[in-house]
Amino acid sequence: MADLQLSADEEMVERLLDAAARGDLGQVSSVLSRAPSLIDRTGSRGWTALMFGARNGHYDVVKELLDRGCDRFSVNASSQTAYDISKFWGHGHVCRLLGRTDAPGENYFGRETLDRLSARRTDQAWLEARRTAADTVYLLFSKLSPMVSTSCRRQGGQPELRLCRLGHDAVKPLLQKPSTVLVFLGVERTDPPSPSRQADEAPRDPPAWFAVGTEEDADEFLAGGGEEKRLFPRSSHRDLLTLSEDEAGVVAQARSVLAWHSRYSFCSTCGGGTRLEDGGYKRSCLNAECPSLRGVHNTCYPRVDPVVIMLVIHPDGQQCLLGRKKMFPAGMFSCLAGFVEPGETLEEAVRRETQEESGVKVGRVQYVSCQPWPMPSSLMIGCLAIAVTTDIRVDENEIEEARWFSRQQVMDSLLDGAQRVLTVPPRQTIAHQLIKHWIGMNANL
Ligand SMILES: NC(=O)c1ccc[n+]([C@@H]2O[C@H](COP(=O)([O-])OP(=O)(O)OC[C@H]3O[C@@H](n4cnc5c(N)ncnc54)[C@H](O)[C@@H]3O)[C@@H](O)[C@H]2O)c1
Ligand SMILES: [Mg+2]
Ligand SMILES: [Mg+2]
Ligand SMILES: [Mg+2]
Ligand SMILES: [Zn+2]
Repeated sequence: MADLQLSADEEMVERLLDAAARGDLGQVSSVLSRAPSLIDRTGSRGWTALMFGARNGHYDVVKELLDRGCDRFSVNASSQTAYDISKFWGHGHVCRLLGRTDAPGENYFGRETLDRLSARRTDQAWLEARRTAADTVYLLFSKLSPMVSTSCRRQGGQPELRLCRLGHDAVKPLLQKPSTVLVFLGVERTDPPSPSRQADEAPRDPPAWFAVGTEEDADEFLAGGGEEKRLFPRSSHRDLLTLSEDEAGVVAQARSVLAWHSRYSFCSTCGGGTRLEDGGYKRSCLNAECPSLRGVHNTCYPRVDPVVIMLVIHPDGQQCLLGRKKMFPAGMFSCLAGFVEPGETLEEAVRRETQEESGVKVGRVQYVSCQPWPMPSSLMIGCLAIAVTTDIRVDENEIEEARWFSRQQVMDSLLDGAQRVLTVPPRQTIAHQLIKHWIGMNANL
């Protein structure tokens, strides 16, 4: 009986994959209406219905599968997502559909959903009006942790955290405390005005967003959530990686600026007190004699720390260099990385950090993409680097082990259920995306 059931299931999967490959929307919908759990099932070489639809540019089928909640990130035996496949075959319309959460060059923490409107930061009257407007959104951070709720669950996965959006009334008492920090994040991006709008209608400002930061526990806010469970995640590194792509971008912006405020309360030129200006994007010294008040001083502005992160490719093109720090979970290897130093180009920082950490010398360096990393304010600059030597000698202060891994070993690490000699960091890290980029450069369909 069980065997019969299994083969009936398998037959349905075959029918689904075949219909997706042919672009038969009716058949895809009919199979999934009867057996929704088959949506992410795979056929030969790990291909899902989404991948077959994407391979042949079937927009309607891809849309239907996405609407029904399929996993757009799953990879086939060549470690390609449906997006990689549609990009390879030149189906731009399908790429755009799939690219919403996996666009080329876009990394987690990198999405800008707000227009920062930096010119408004000095407009006190405008800021004041936006602060009290009914549609204004406040994000609350306690000790740099955003207040989130866990009301819904991602399909078959871990709980999804969502940012709690508060109104002015809720945060008003907190805003009156002198130690609270308020940062203007921007306004929601809007579509162009519709042609039906009356010419005499005044254009309305889109909703503004602010971040409110406190060093207090702020636990009194956790009670007001009704059905949903509210919390300030304390292991922020891990928990921040479970936000949606849209919310991760705004958290990266807010958390880095708030982290700067929490660590730079005093003027670093004269040690005097400071005052917040420019919607939370500047701290000016209160000492009228301070040199920081004359000319341009980067001490007054939030900091961004550039970090190069590189996937070093073996001269044979078929292996890459990955290292592990002692603090990594067992078996995990990642790209080498390091802070850019003053007066250094990105290429030189890649060469220096690679040689310091692994002893390997690097020649050509190619930029791939970057990622804001708000722990607290790094900008990860992702590169591919071609090695000119292969002997490894690790800097044991920083790296426990570094090894050359073959393309197949790396591909297996990206596949569910494959035998693995290593694990790579999660998809939200640019390290993961660089590794996938290298695998995808040799499309093996
Ligand atoms: N998103 C990702 O995929 C990813 C992957 C790897 C590393 N990272 C991040 O990159 C950052 C840098 O990597 P690393 O630790 O290998 O760098 P690294 O190799 O330069 O070594 C770190 C050391 O550099 C010194 N340092 C120099 N400038 C610093 C600065 N501005 N801030 C802090 N320390 C500074 C400190 O002594 C620190 O211990 C880390 O904070 C890490 O969180 C992110
Ligand atoms: Mg390093
Ligand atoms: Mg280093
Ligand atoms: Mg360094
Ligand atoms: Zn000063």
